[in-house]
Amino acid sequence: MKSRPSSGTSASEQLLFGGPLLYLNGSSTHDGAFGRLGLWSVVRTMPPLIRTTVRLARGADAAAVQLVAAAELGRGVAQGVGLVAVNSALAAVLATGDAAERLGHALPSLVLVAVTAVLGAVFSAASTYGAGRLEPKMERAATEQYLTAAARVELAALEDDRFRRLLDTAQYGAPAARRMVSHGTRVITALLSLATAAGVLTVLHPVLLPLLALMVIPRSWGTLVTTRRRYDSFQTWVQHTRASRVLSTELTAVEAAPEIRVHQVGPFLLKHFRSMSANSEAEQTRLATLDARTGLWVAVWTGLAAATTYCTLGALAWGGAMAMSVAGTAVLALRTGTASLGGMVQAINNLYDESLFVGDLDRLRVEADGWAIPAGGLDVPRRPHHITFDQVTFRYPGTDANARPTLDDVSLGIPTGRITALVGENGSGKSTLVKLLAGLYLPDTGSVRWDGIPTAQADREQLFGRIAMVGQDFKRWPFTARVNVVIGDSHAPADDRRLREAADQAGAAPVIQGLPRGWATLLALGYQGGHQLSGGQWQRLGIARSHYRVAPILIVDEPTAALDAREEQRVFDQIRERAEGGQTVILITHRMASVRHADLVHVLDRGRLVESGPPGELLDLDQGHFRALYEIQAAQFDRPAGSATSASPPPAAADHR
Ligand SMILES: Nc1ncnc2c1ncn2[C@@H]1O[C@H](COP(=O)(O)OP(=O)(O)OP(=O)(O)O)[C@@H](O)[C@H]1O
Repeated sequence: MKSRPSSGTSASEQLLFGGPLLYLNGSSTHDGAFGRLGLWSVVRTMPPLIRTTVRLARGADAAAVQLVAAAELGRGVAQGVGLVAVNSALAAVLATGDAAERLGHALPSLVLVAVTAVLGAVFSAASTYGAGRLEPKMERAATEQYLTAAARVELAALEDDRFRRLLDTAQYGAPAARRMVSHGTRVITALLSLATAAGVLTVLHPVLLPLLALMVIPRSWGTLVTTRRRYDSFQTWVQHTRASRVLSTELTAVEAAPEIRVHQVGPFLLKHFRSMSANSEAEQTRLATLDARTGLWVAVWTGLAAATTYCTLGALAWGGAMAMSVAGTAVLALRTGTASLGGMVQAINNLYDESLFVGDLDRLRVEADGWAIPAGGLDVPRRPHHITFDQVTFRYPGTDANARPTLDDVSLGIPTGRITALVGENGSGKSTLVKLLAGLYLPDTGSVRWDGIPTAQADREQLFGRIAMVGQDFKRWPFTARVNVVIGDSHAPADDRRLREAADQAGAAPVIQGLPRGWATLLALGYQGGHQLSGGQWQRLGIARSHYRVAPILIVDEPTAALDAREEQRVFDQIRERAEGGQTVILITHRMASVRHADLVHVLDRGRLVESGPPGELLDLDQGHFRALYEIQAAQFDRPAGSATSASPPPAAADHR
């Protein structure tokens, strides 16, 4: 596979992805923003971002923040006092007179130099300790802020493009907050060091400050040039790196493994991986060459600047315009001032890039307030008697306002203590209807009422507490089998008796017996002791979870899709028993034979309610939707021509005819 050595899309990417592999969510929009904006724009826009981070840090561990700030300040002061002490020690030593007498005069200053050196080390250690203590707490606080924001918003927020994008970028906020501590400390250290050196040099002689600038400029320029170049390259090449990563992820994924082997896809993917990597490596080599060249230029200019500086100092001291002691101290101050500068521009760059992600985290917090599920509301009865939909119209957030609504003027009733089945073709709105019933979405117009209380005004926590749900895509938690069931009622302490009962009712007991560690078996592949269940086994566990959760309303969406015929029958018998015990069951299923268990059937067609009634009555309707759907399935049970008996419908048909 020939790949183009340019920055464009390689032939492999063109073939595999149809072009460059760009993120939709813009999670890398901030990367390298410093290089894009330049130093001064960054310095101007940074203060609010830093304030956000400091607020986060103070919330995590205020004492540690104070410790780091005080230690850094102390270190700067110690450095400044140390330099002044060096100057007076040198002045005393280089003065005229008896050597012992000069040394005696220099002694207090020398002691001060030693004391400031020790203090500097102590402050440095204190700063390291404070930063080390702060970092994990800061990451934890930021992660908590992120997870809390994600968990407390309406479901609609998670489907809103803008909120979703913010959620994607803000996930980098927590590690960024952690890293900001060390970048921030490095910047403060460097700035204080530079300020101390500049202050001391200004006091010593007016010519010294320009000399410091002369030595500092080449290195700063070098770092800026390298950073900007790396940013430009990153923007172009990150997509290629991403494309290679997709290939390596796919090559090692468990789900892809059977097909990779049987269809022998491995060599094909490897060939393209190699081709994409070659492009990437060529770019890295180009960058390394340019960086080396810039480094050389910086070294030459820094060398010339240093030579000019030291020659000037020498000339001033030689000509008597500057005392030898001042020249000596100046050399030290210049070295101190320039030493930490190398990393400072880079640290500001990193600090800025990270602060943008922390800024996103803060924006997420504010946005989540707007999307939050309201706390409190009207009390929801413990055992509601009637749930009604009254002229409900609903469109999913972000869908075209002119398109047909997902639910269109739906009015229906759901009696309690009965089985109500929702029937309709794919996409007719059945799952959406139960999500509105459960208060996961609110109607655009009309109302869903529980004993007269609209879900929009109900206390949603109470509402959720009245529902047990087994969705089509119920959550398969990567936890133990036991937790996968008791998580149905995670507020209460786990109860073994209830667990066993729920498992028996759902037919999950034999599944558990077959697991290597029984209830303690981890249901996640890729981990030691992890075990994979079949679709039907998972479904039994999902049903057990809904039984474990004691709730007056049970919503089951295709509960038997992955179950064998015998198990399906058992599950419906259980559901029937539950309804007879007073539980309200809302059943969504495509298996018409299963609908005979229902007391009431609502038929949806493209978001509209088209029929309602007991299954027997609906089957008697000529040209009815329900009857048509039923007959399509019944026809599949027809025996082939020439068999002993004529066409026989599924059991439910026999019941109603
Ligand atoms: N989260 C969503 N955002 C936008 N549109 C959605 C969303 N979920 C479902 N839809 C759309 O709403 C319509 C109804 O979907 P719904 O899942 O309620 O149908 P259903 O009757 O349960 O279908 P199925 O029998 O296939 O499960 C479909 O056109 C679907 O594409």
